[in-house]
Amino acid sequence: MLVTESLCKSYHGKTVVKNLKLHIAPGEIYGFLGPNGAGKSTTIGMILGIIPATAGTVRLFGRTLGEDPIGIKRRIGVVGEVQHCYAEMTGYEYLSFFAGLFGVAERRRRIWELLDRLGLAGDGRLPVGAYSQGMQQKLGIARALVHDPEFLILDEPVSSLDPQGIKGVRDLILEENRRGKTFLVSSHLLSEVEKTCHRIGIMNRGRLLAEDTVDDIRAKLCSGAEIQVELAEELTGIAAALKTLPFVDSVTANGNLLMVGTRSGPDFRADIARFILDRGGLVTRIARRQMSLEEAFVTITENNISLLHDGREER
Ligand SMILES: Nc1ncnc2c1ncn2[C@@H]1O[C@H](COP(=O)(O)OP(=O)(O)OP(=O)(O)O)[C@@H](O)[C@H]1O
Repeated sequence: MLVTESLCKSYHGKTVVKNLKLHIAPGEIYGFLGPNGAGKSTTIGMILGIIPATAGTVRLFGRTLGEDPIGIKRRIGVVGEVQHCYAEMTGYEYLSFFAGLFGVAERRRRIWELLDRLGLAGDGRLPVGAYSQGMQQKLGIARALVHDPEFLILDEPVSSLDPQGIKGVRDLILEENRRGKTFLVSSHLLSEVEKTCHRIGIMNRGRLLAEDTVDDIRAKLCSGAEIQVELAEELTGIAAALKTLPFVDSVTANGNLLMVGTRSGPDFRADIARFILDRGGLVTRIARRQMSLEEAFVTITENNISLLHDGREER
């Protein structure tokens, strides 16, 4: 769907995107993450041909924009960081304008359906100038979808939305993905990314430092998980016994509470509970704690750790 090779961008001698290699397969929801100034919007600008690349190539559907600009643009939908809405048009007229450009069939039905799905049906006859920022962002998403594109590129699509709006856009992304659409979504909202994205790429200072599923990134950063066990009562010798298990790295005991560090692999909660039960203990609560995406993101970007190359990038 999208392939970039050795993509670079420099401004006045300063490189802000360095040798970027992205590969997004059809049907994926790809989360594009990075701290402020990492180079995400610049990359998206280069993918869309809005920002000229200093070096490298971008291929969408196997072709460069230069080879087939109109064909490619018909097959993608874009929501930019800033919405450029025409204040005097109504929401309906705004979408109708873009639907007209793309020759959308059954334009009226399609537009009202999208307005409805984004919770804007009651506002379709209002001028866009009277829309709040969040409403304008939703309208931008409707515009990106109006011609039913195969690939959607969304730069911070929910930054102005309230919790209901965020959930609505999440459901929309998941539903459109089930219908076969591919997504590249740049976002700082890591809880949303964790709920929607199949794979993520983490950029920092212009370089891609990690690219994988959230689970695999977690596993690469921190092998294993921490399992917290609460026993009905203290069980003498259990910490030392647990340490003999091949998948246990560490055990700390504090009265009836145990903290068991396990190696990477499957969820070992059932094995641990059975082991304790066999030794006469009663487990009243057992919970597995994994590194959150936020913790992984902060660890990677603050320390500039590369999970793609060997170790740490230059600081
Ligand atoms: N037109 C420009 N001229 C000079 N430098 C620029 C220009 N546009 C972007 N930059 C620089 O490129 C770097 C990457 O910016 P970019 O907007 O791509 O980051 P981002 O990851 O999208 O950040 P954010 O999360 O804040 O939107 C920043 O250091 C920025 O200052």
